[in-house]
Amino acid sequence: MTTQAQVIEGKATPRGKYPHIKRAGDLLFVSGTSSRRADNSFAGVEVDAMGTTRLDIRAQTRAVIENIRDILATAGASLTDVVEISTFLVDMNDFGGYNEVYGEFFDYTGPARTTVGVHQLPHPHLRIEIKAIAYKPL
Ligand SMILES: N/C(=C\C=C\C(=O)O)C(=O)O
Repeated sequence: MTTQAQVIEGKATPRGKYPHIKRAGDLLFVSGTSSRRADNSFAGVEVDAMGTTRLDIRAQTRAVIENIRDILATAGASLTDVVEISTFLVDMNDFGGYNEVYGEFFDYTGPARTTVGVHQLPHPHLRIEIKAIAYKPL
């Protein structure tokens, strides 16, 4: 079986020793992905001069899915190849906004999905992280 791991230039550098994406045979595994940009800023985060923080689940969800789309593209795959999605939310009150944006990208023919609430994600500004598995034979 072919395995190949890739850290992608131009995407947010992994904050641990893992690749953005790993191929195992016909499957592509995308590591847990956030709305973090290559410059380590976050989509869906605004902090004003007073330090007041506004975290936007819709903007974060869109950025996460677009990041996954970009990561898959480096392996010649697209969102239509995704067969499973696992989503981690820090607050289930975000479920509605997340679901709304999710539905812009996927429908009932899309990937199997599991959404769970977690205590924390790897940065206090993150509301959502998603990992994905795609089926893309070589
Ligand atoms: N996948 C992980 C973190 C992702 C963080 C990010 O994309 O900002 C991990 O630590 O396993």
